[in-house]
Amino acid sequence: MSENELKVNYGTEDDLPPVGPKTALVSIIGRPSAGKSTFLNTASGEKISIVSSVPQTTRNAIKGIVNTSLGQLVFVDTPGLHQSDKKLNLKLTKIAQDQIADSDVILYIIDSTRTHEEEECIIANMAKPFVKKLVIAINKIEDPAADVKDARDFVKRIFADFPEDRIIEMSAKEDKNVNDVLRALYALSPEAPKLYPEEYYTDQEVDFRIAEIIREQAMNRLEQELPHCIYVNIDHIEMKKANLLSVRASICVERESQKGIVIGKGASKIKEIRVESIKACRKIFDYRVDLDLQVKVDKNWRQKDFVLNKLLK
Ligand SMILES: Nc1nc2c(ncn2[C@@H]2O[C@H](COP(=O)(O)OP(=O)(O)OP(=O)(O)O)[C@@H](O)[C@H]2O)c(=O)[nH]1
Repeated sequence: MSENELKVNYGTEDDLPPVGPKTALVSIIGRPSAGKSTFLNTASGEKISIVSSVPQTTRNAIKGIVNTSLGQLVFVDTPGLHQSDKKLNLKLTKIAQDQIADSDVILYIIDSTRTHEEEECIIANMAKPFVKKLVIAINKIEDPAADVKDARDFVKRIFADFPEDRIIEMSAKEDKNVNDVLRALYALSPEAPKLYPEEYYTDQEVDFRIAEIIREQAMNRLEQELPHCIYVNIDHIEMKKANLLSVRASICVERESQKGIVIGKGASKIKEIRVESIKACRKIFDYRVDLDLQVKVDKNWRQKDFVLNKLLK
């Protein structure tokens, strides 16, 4: 039986306690690149958030929904938490803090392949007041660079006497123990009716999802030259027929000199981004997406409040 089948049938095994349907809003916290988006994607079996090797790709609170026989978990993926004076990072941190306080359960993902210095402590301390609603997942355990003992020692140092059954070693990438993490989250979830109909797996707006797909495709090709210097704006979106969505979008860069990098020789790069974005949309939507893609300059967008507010809506 595959892990996904397990998830669907999860809760039917004999050893599970007899409980009513549970529903929880779950915040995912962790350092940039800890594997929060990967966990979300694996747990929901759908591509709901972008995954990239460039840190801090999650700028919005993206919800993914996992339905099982035990109930419904609504995941809120928090942005990377940073100690920085930059406007963007300050906004991201505020969003993350509010989410943590408001959620029923918190999932704190620790990257076992990295050492746990200051940034990790800031995040752990943010979760500390909420220890009763906390599950800790030590991620990337299949990686040869993983040091699980070091991660466990860190947990012990910060959260004295933290219950053992709420520390789970997992590989979000290889879907190892992801079910155990779900199990621990359900154990802390209140009994409540579902928040969303079962057929929903995300409540993200279509335009936001398309912008994220384009940004992922662009970042996959440009991360060496332009890490963090782009955002994607959906200029126009319209359902042309029952099965055709027409989208006009712009990849926005900060400087004129960066435009050429995105466009590429003979427009090769922008064409590639467009074609791959269309392919990625096809996997997610049950209608075709027609994409008109341009590159624009928006000077210093990261310091502009109106752009940030739009991205962080
Ligand atoms: N080896 C290994 N790599 C993983 C695992 N989970 C995630 N990764 C990789 O770690 C990188 C970051 O993963 P993300 O899921 O984007 O991390 P994130 O925490 O959402 O990152 P931000 O959006 O920056 O906060 C990607 O290259 C993933 O493929 C895992 O279980 N094992």
